[in-house]
Amino acid sequence: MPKTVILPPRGPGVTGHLASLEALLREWLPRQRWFAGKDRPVADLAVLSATELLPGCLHLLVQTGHPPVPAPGGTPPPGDCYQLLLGLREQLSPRLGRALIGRAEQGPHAGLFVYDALHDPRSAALLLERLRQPGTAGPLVFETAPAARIPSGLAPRLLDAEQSNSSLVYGDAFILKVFRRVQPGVNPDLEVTGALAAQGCTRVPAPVAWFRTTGARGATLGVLQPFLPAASDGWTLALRALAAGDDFTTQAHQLGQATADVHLALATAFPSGGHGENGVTASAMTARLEAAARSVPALRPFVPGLRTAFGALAGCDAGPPDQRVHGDLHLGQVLRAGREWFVIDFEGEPSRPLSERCAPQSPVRDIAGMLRSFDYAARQRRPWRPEWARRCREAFCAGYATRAGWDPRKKHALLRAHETDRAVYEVLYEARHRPDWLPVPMAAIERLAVRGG
Ligand SMILES: Nc1ncnc2c1ncn2[C@@H]1O[C@H](COP(=O)(O)OP(=O)(O)O)[C@@H](O)[C@H]1O
Ligand SMILES: O=P(O)(O)O[C@H]1O[C@H](CO)[C@@H](O[C@H]2O[C@H](CO)[C@@H](O)[C@H](O)[C@H]2O)[C@H](O)[C@H]1O
Repeated sequence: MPKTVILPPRGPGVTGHLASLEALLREWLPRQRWFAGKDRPVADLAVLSATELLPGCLHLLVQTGHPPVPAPGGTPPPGDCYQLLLGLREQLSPRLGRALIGRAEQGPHAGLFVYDALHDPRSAALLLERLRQPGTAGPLVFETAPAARIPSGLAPRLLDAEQSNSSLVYGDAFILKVFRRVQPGVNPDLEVTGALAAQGCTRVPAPVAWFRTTGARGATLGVLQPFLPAASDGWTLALRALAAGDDFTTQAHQLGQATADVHLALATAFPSGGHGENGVTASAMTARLEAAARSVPALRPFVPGLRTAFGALAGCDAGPPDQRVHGDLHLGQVLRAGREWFVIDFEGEPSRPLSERCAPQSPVRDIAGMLRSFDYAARQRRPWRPEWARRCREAFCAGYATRAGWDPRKKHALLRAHETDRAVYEVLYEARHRPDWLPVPMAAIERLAVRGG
């Protein structure tokens, strides 16, 4: 694999030979929760850039390479670029034990413990300091919003959440999302939150500071936002309600309203207009279904039944106009503080290409995502609570209708197609990341394929 090492000016020999680090990372990276290439073994890993943020703390961008697919003339699937913050120490205290990556064997790091420095309060504090003082460090650029006020000395803690990225909370005042898989261009989580803040939309925490790589298509590396300290995410609240046997329809109704508010703000912030061609959307959904069935054999018997949902979409009237959407809306992406819902994480479905995630789409896509999430929650209890999910789904749609001016329940074919497409995505997601959870979306697949809804 061609190797472009962009090294900033630095002290003698500190980041010299990276081969020993590459060998350690090749083993460690695929085991991380946020590693996106779980379906492809890592054959190769190369450091693209290494920036010394302070002695013993390296910021790395690494590129993975994969073996060719085992087919005649098979080409390697594309690799990905990941962001890492590495600590290098002679001694590792027990509290950093779970952050250990390994021990470097050669080069200037020989004998040093190498660890994920996001777990290290010293490195985490340094990142915030860099964000407080905009400027560059080698290939990295740190920037702040015009009115940003970020105090110094806020105590950091790494969030212990099931995440696609890694997040640091500072003094319960700010949260910094450090993107793990990075792509050229502005990350939608910065682009969208910034545009919504400019619209005056209060349902989304506004970006306060961020960092990126230099260059015209610099990749966003991290975003700092206000932390909502007293908030609980929708998934936790839904499971709590289920465990207590409580009704969740009031919350679901308000969540429907909040979703519509965000959709209206998105439509204003990103004017796109026009309706997507249902036939084109249906073809894309069918192609995704076929690709997913190639990867997950359990899906195959249901393919003909599921196709009927996409066929029905192709033949139905246009729904609401396409617009910028959230793209991966579920109960874990909404936070409730007091009586208000907030929406976070506008990255879209992480496995989709960036261009696709930023393209205008039907708002029904997000509605379907949340409806699926009520089903996921209800299936966490035994016996399964379909009535609970059904009531939440009704309440969510009713709440959405009060704000949006149209009722998702009256768009049956559109909703069924998007729910099917979302369930197919979830099957692929669970097969790759959490095989134990596969029965949850598979139950929906069966329902949608056999009973049609
Ligand atoms: N502004 C915020 N205030 C409070 N908690 C937050 C905030 N933003 C994110 N979180 C918490 O961090 C978790 C991960 O954030 P998220 O943006 O979904 O990361 P990822 O893209 O890595 O999945 C969320 O589930 C939520 O609990
Ligand atoms: O990491 P993200 O939050 O961006 O989203 C990915 O992971 C989610 C799981 O953490 C996954 O969501 C699925 O599981 C949820 C319960 O854990 C459930 O509420 C969602 O409805 C279901 O889709 C999401 O699909 C994936 O993109």
